[in-house]
Amino acid sequence: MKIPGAVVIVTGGSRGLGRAFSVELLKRGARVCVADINETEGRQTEAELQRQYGADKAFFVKCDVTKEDDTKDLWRVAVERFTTVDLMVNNAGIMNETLVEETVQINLMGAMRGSMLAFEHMRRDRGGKGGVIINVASTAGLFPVFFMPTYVASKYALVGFTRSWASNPCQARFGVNWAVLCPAFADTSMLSVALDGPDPPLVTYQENKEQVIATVKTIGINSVDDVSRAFVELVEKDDNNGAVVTVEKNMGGAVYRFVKNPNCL
Ligand SMILES: NC(=O)c1ccc[n+]([C@@H]2O[C@H](COP(=O)([O-])OP(=O)(O)OC[C@H]3O[C@@H](n4cnc5c(N)ncnc54)[C@H](O)[C@@H]3O)[C@@H](O)[C@H]2O)c1
Ligand SMILES: CCCCC[C@H](O)/C=C/C=C\C/C=C\C/C=C\CCCC(=O)O
Repeated sequence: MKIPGAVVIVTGGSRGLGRAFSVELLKRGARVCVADINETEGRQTEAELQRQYGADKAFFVKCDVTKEDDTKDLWRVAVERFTTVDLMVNNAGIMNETLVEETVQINLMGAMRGSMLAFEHMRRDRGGKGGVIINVASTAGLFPVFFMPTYVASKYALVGFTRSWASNPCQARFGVNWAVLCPAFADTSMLSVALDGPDPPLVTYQENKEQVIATVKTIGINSVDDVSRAFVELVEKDDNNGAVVTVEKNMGGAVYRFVKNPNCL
């Protein structure tokens, strides 16, 4: 899709990857609604984005993606402000293996709820203008990772959900493209919180510390810019329906796998 003039909602946009995606979209002429549960960081981000790109180009809405009412309010406010939404980026997420219910509620149900509201708004067969839904999963949504099975489950399910919608035979009639961005480790607070503490919230970390560290070293850590570049490329690609894009630092930089047929990886 063309980014200039597009209207975008980014969940989990107060910091980290979501904030970086918002900046890249604004730089290219989009208008962005940043949604996040963290109001303090959200307001700071809103002030910086408005200062840099204009007060009419970006705003923040406090939204907990696990709450249906918050998500509906987010859509109501975004449409009131910008009239329509062309791109929905379901990016909000957590990684903490001690928070099983929360992980599923945020990473999976939050993204599914955001996707369905976007789909209802965008689908052409019900009067919408079409659009794109990008769900931020992880390479942990494609391959097993022994030290974070709950996180992996939430991301596998999100990949399956997104690719299933992308493969719907009525997809052309709906006019909504579905894609998944799957970064490996990325340099944000999600990672630093896990890396910095003596006891990361991972499964059997103390027993398998060396293997965890070796895994991170082998795969490498993407910069936020690596992931943002892949994100922009995915958004700009016209035929992005069913695309699964991985970003892996030690695979020779960022690696983008665009999959045209959503039924095979
Ligand atoms: N950092 C990584 O290594 C990495 C790798 C692959 C995928 N991801 C995924 O990328 C996405 C962004 O992660 P990040 O690395 O920027 O992490 P981050 O912790 O820096 O940012 C996550 C954002 O989501 C928000 N959030 C959390 N719960 C929420 C809720 N209930 N409602 C609304 N917002 C909520 C947080 O407040 C925060 O602003 C996540 O889905 C994550 O799983 C991250
Ligand atoms: C292999 C898949 C990579 C997916 C990354 C995923 O989406 C997000 C991960 C978030 C947090 C990091 C998880 C584990 C690493 C944590 C600790 C390693 C400890 C290293 C050390 O003690 O030095």
